[in-house]
Order: sequence, then C-alpha cells, then structure tokens
Amino acid sequence: MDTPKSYHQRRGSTPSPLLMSQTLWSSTEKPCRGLRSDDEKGVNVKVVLRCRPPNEDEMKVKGPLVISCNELKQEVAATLNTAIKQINKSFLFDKVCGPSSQQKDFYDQSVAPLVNEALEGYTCTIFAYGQTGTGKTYTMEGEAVKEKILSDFLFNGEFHKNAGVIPRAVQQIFDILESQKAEYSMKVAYIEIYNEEITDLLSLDEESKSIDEKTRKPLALMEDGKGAVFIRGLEEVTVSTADEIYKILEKGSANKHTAETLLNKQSNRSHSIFSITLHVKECTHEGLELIKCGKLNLVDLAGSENILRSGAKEGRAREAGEINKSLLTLGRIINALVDHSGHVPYRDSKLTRFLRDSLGGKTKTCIIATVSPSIQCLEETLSTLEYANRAKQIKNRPEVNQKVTKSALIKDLYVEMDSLKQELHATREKNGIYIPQDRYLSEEAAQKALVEKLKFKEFDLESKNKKLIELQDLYDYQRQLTADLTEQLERTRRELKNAEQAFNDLETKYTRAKETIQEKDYLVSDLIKSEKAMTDKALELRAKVENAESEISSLFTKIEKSISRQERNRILVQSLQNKLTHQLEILKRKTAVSVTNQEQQLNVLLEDTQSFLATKRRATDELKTQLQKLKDKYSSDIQNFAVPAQELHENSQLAFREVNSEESKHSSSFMDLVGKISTDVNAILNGLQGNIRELEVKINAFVRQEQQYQTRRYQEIQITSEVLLNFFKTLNTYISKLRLMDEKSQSINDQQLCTLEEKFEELAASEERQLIKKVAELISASNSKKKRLVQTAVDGLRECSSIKTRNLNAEFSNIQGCANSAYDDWTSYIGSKEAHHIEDSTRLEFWKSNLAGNIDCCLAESEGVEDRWRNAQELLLCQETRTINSIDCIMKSAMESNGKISTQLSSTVTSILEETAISRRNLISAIESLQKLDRNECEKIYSIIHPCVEDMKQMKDSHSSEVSEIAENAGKVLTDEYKVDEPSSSTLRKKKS
Ligand SMILES: Nc1ncnc2c1ncn2[C@@H]1O[C@H](COP(=O)(O)OP(=O)(O)OP(=O)(O)O)[C@@H](O)[C@H]1O
Repeated sequence: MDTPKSYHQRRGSTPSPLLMSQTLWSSTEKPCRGLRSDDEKGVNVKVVLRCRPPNEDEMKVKGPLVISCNELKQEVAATLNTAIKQINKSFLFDKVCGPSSQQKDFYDQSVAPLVNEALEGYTCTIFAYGQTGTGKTYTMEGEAVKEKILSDFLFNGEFHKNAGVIPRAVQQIFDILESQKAEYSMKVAYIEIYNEEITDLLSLDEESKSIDEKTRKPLALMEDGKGAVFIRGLEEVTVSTADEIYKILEKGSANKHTAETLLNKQSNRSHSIFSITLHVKECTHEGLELIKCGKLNLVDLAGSENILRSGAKEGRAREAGEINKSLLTLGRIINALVDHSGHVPYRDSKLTRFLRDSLGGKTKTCIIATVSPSIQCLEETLSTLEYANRAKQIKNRPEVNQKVTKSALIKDLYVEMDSLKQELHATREKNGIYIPQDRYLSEEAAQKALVEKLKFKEFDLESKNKKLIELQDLYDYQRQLTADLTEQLERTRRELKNAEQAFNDLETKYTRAKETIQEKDYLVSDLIKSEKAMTDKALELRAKVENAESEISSLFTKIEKSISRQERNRILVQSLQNKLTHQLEILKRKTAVSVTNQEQQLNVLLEDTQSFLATKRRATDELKTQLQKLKDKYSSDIQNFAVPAQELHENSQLAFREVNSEESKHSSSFMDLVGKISTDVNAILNGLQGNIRELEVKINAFVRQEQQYQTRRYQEIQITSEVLLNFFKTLNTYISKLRLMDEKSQSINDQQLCTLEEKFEELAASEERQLIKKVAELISASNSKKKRLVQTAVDGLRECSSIKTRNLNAEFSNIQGCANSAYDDWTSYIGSKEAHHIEDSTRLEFWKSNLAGNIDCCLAESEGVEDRWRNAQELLLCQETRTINSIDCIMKSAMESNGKISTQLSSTVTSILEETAISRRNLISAIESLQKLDRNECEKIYSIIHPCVEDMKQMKDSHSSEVSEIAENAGKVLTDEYKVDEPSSSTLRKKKS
C-alpha cells in the first residue's frame, strides 16, 4: 500500500465557495503572458515510455521478449533476430519505466511534477497512448478502481498498489492545496469520445446506463468568439474531497464504452478525458486577491488496434476504425507540428480539436506511451515507439493561465447571477418575461437586429440546413462508406496482413527465386556459354573433321598416289625383277657360257696337257726307244767292236784310223742324235712353255673376264641395291611421314576428343550439380542422352580412328616389316655378297697369285729342266768329249801299247757304256721326273682350277637361285603389298563414304 502524502490537512473541509462558470472548462481564461525563460523558446512534449510485464497469454505462447528497457539510460531497445526478420532499434525518451516499475514509482517520477505545474496555474495534459491492452487504463486509473482503490483508501487511508495516475493526482492536488491551506475550488469532468461523439460520462445516471446507445445525448464541441473550444452542456462536478473524486471516477469508468477483445478483456472503445479544473485563491503582497486557474487533462486514449489481432468485428470494427481514425489524426497533427508544416489538422477529429492547446499550444503536455514486451505485439510496439519518438519533438509554449482578481470574478459572477435570477423568476411566475426596461429596449433593438439577422440567418440556416441535410446524407453516406471502407480497410488490412505475410513469404521466395533465377541465369548463361563453346567446339570439330576429311581425302589421294606410285614401283620392281631375271639369265647364260668356255678351256687345257703329256710320253718313249736303239746299237757296236779289237790289235794303225773314223762318225751321229733329242726336248719344252703361257694368258684372260664380270655384276648389284635402298628409304620416309601424320592426327583427334569429353563431362557435371532438380533431371537426361550420343560418336570416332590407325599401323608395320625384312635380307645379301665378292676376289687373287706362283714355279721348273737338260747336254757333251778324249787316249795308248790297249779300251768302253747307261738312266729319270713334274704340275693346276670352276659353278648356281629367290621375294612382297593395300584402300574408301 502506498502512503499518501501528509499534506492533506483540509481533507473533508467544505468546498470552496468559488463558482466557476461553464466557460472555465472551455479555457476562456486569459493566459497570463508571464512566460518563464525556458518556456519562451518552447518546451518539448515530455514522453514517458512504460513497458508492461508480459501477460498470461503471452507467457503461454512463450514467445521471446523483444523490448528491453534501460531505465538508467532512458532507452528502449527493440531487438529481433530471426532468419526472416532482423530488427535492432533503440529509442531515447524522457523517462523509461520497465515492466517491473510500480504504479507509485511511475507516478512519482513521471506525473507528480506535471501535477505540480497544474497547481502552478498551467494547463497540463497527460496522454496515455499505446496499443490496446498495453496498460493505458492501468496507468491512468489503475487496477480494480471500483473495489480496491476506493475501499483501501477509505479504510486504510492508503492507496492500493495498483492505483493509477488519476487518483494519485487528485490526492496530490488535495494534499498540496490543503497543505498550503489554500482556498480553492476543484471541478472535474469526465467525458468520452466514442465514434466521434462526445458524451458526458458523469451526466448518465443509473437509469440511462441501460438506455440504448442512441439515447445517449452527444455533446457539441463549440468555439467561443475568442477561439476557445468548449463543450456545450458538459456537466462539471465540483468536488471538495478526494473521496468524491473516486466516486466520480468510479461512476465515469462504469459509463465508459468497454468491450472484450482478444487482446484485452476490458478494452476501452473510446477516448476518455478526465479533467480537473482548479481555482486557487492567492493573495498578493498588496492584499489583492487573485484567482489562479490550473487545469489537468488526463487522457486515456483508446488503444491503437490491429483489428485482425484484436478480433474486432462489425460494430467493434467500426469502433476500431474510428479509434484508428482519431489516432491517425493525432499522428498527422504530431507530424505537422514536428515538420512545422503550415496547416495542422486539429479539426479533423474531436479529440484533437478539443485538445488542440495540448499539442503545440500553451499547455504542458506529457505523453505516456505504453508498450508490450512480447514479440506478438512487436509491430504495434514499433509503431508506438516511432509515434512517441516523433511526438517528443513537438514544442509547446506553456503559459500560466491569467489570474483574475477576486472582485472582478465576483462582479462577473454577480452579473451572471442576476441574469440567471431574472430568468428564474420569469420562469417561476410563468406570466411573461420580466426584463428591466433599459434591458428591454436594448434587447428589443438587439432583437430587431437579431430578427434581421435571424431572418438572414434563417435563410442562411435554411440553405445551410439543406446543405446540412445534404451534408448529413453525405455524411451518413460517407459514414456508411467509411464504415464499409473501414470494414473493407480492416478486411484489406487483414488481407494486407496476409498479403504482407504472403509478401514476406513471397519476398523470401522471390529472393530465393531471384537467387535461383540468378543461379539459373548464371547456369543458363553458363549453359549458353558452354553450349556456345560446345557449338564452337562442334564447329571447330566439324571444321577439323572437314579438315580431317579433306586430309583423309588428301591422304586417300596420297594413298592412291602412293598406291599408284607403288603400282609404278611394283611395275618398276617387276621390270627390275624382269631385268634382273633377264640379266641373271644373261649372267646365268654368260656364266654357263663362261663355265662351258672354262670347261672347254679346261678340257682343252686338259686335252692339251694330256696331249702334251702324251707327246711327252711319246717323245720319252721315242727317246727311250732311241736310247734303247742307241744302247742296242752301242752294245752291238761294242760287241762288234770286240771282234775288230783283235783285228785292231793287230792292225792298230788301221784300226785306229778306222775307229777314229768310226768314232768320228759315231760322235757325229751321237751329236746329231743328241741335237735331235735336244731339239725335240726343246720343241717339247717350247710347246709346254707355249702351252703354259697360253694357259696363263687364258687363265689371266678368264680371271680378268671373271673380275670384270664380277665387278660389273657387283656394280649392277650396287646400283640395284642403291635403287632398292633408295626405294626402301623413300618407302620408309613415306611410311614414317604417314605414321607421323597419322600419329599427329590421331593424337590431335585424341586430345580434342579427350578435351571435348572432359569439358563436356565437366560442364555436364556442373550443370547437373547446379541446376534445380527438375531441370537437373531434364538436363541430366539430356546430358546423358548427349553424353551417350557424344560417347557413341566419340567411341565411333575413336573406334574408327583406332581401327584406321590399327589398320594403317598394321599395314605400315607390314610394309615396314616387309621393307625391313627385305632391307635386312638385301643388306645381309649385299653384305654376304660383298663378303663373298671380297672373299671371291681375295680367293681369286690368291688363286691368281698361286697360279702365277705355280706358273712361275712351272716356268722355273721348266727352266730348271732346260738348265738340267742343258747341263745334261753339256754333261753328255763333256762325257762325249771326255769319251772322245779317253778314246783318243786309249787310241793313243793302244797305239802305244797293242795289248794293253784293247783291254783298256774294252774296259774303257764298258765304263763308257756304264757311264752312258748311268747318264741314260739319269736322263730317263730326269725325263721321268720332268714328266712326273709336268703331270703333277698339270694335276696341281687342274686341282686348283677345278674347285675354282666348281666354286664358280656353285656360285653361279647360288647366285642365280638367290637372285631368282630375291626376285621372287620382291615380287611376293610387292604382290603382298598390293594385296594388303588394295583391300585396305577399298576399306578406307568404304569408311570414307
Ligand atoms: N504495468 C503493468 N503492470 C501490471 N499489469 C499491467 C500493467 N499494465 C497493464 N497491465 C494489465 O494489462 C491488462 C490490460 O491493461 P489495460 O486495460 O490498462 O490496457 P489498455 O491499454 O487500457 O487497453 P485498451 O486500450 O484496450 O483499453 C490489465 O489486466 C492490466 O492489469
């Protein structure tokens, strides 16, 4: 319980006799122009923010509290941090009271100073503004006004803790006035503005409460000639004690339009104004009595309402529409005052018209903005905060109401009292109207003027009435329209709310959609780009394919060219082969001829040798026979010689002469024989030597011929080999070029295909990833389709190219293998042939040198034989000479001694015979050895020549077989090549087509 201040000593004292005219409420007091220095510039409207604690419903919902109050900083912050909305706003006010603030504290801190100002003679207004259900009535009146406050106060002299501003202010005023022991009068009025109609809440008695709404008499808001606004017919109740006020308050509160809404069980559907008018007597130092006039308007505005949330329907909705309309006007006035715009639309609502002076006038104004801390009311709370924040900037120029002297006041009152008395008297008498004559005259004149005026006014009134009726109709229509519009507005609001919600959703969706669209756009642009790139690539690829096609066609042309070239080459090779075969044939023939020649020559040689040997044998035989003959002749001669030896002995001289002659005969015959033999031998030797020389010449010619042939053949082979090598080289270069080209094109194709595939896969992957599901599905389907197509195309291309490459490679490998093998064969053949040639040449050289050596040997031997023959001849001659000499000696000795001589002679002859036999034997052996030597030599030569001939024969045979083999191989290779090429070219042509 709050303890009221102890300054109400005059509680229960009789009311002040001061009577206030009806115009007092209408602010007719002449304002005293004594402005305080701080008031001169204007004083801002004070704004106090009060935040109530969350109610049960809000606590049930368990929504977050979005309003936080900092009472020290006088700051209120609205914070919301959700995914959809984020709010972070703070406002500063003159005073901020949080949910925990108590009524007493709130009053003491926020309202009490203003009440003091009212006591000072100011007109003070306190507005309670806020969303419905935020505690305006709780703040202004307090909780359980009827029962508690009063009873508590009456019984305990203490306020209930929930007592609001009005009882506390009344109590404060009484307390102060009584503490000052001042003479005062206090009048209170309690009105409500409901649906733009002003009703006196205190004039309604118990009966009229039950009366229909329409019977409530609305009061008119009027302006006096000085611009002051007053309510005609408003009953002001003079109060002298606080208790009276509580009862009045209770009565007025009971008469208020209230209803249950979703947000408040007892929601005020009207604006209520509780006015306290004070007249306090003051005595000046001069003893002059002045009346100080103060006024306190305590306005409990109807709650600004979200019709959708408050659940107001039909009549309630109309009420809410009216409430919102007047609050809107209030807001517009605040804006106009803050923005200093010329026109301030006070007249747009009765509330603002009546409280005109409180906003931008001479009044001291305080606005109590009430808010809820819950998230559900955030929107309205923010609106209230903005509203209050704006109202903070309104500047008033408060002035103390003019004080009147007590005598002037009494005089005025007396005049009024007199006129009232006269009216009363006339009314009581009911016999006409009594008025004093001068008044009658003046009034008659005035009446006449008034009649004139009235006539004019009547006319005016008539037209105005008409206009009024029209306006009324219009007004009714407008009202109806307004109601409809309000309803519509509410509906629209609801729809707007829904739309807002939907809009928010849509906005989020839109943002998402925008993002998606952006993403899609990006993707589409990306896709377009990729498609463009792909198209470019495809075009590029097409161009490349076309290029490749042209290249392939050029390749085909090249291949065709190469085929034709190969054909030509084949023909060339064929012709070469033919030539080769022909030449080989010729060679063969030549070799055969040469072999035949050689054979013939050899045969001739053999025959010659044999004939030479036979001749030699014959000559030897002849020699032998001759020698035999000679021997026989000698022996017969010797035998014949023995007989005449006797005779010789006897006839030495004669015999000697005879022997001499015989001897000379014999010696000449012997010499002839020897000469003959020697001629024969010489002839034989000469023949042999000629034969040998001929043979040598022939062999030399044969060797030369063979050498020339070999060299020619070697040169031919070299040329052919060079041609073939060149051919193989060109073939190889072509193949390598083709292979390189193919590899290049293959690698390029592969690379391009790989890059294309990679890019496509990348793009497809990114597309798949980024596109939304449906599009992704479609795109993935199309991608997979494309992929399949591309894959098949790529695979086809790859397969085709790989087949091509494989075929080409196989063909190249075949060709190259063939070429290589041919090359190898050829090289090895050439190598072997070269080696053979070199071997043959060396062997021939060796043979030649051997043959030459042998021939030299033979010649030397024959020369040796000749020498030996010559020696033998000389020996024979010597022997002959010696024989002759010895015969001479013998003859001489025989001549000297007859007896001895014959013996000696016979022995000498024997020895001669022996010697002759020896020499003959020597000769024969020499001849035999010569024969043997000759035979050996011939056999040797034969044995040398024969293998040579055989070798040559073999060589020729092997040459011819090899050549034919090579020719066959070459032909086969070429035929194979063409066999390979032809189908491949036809396959390629097919592929190309
Ligand atoms: N500061 C507060 N402390 C405790 N309770 C409060 C406070 N403010 C308001 N209330 C409670 O909230 C409810 C609604 O208050 P009140 O009727 O004063 O709201 P209102 O703003 O006057 O609404 P309306 O505009 O509809 O008349 C009441 O039950 C009241 O007791």
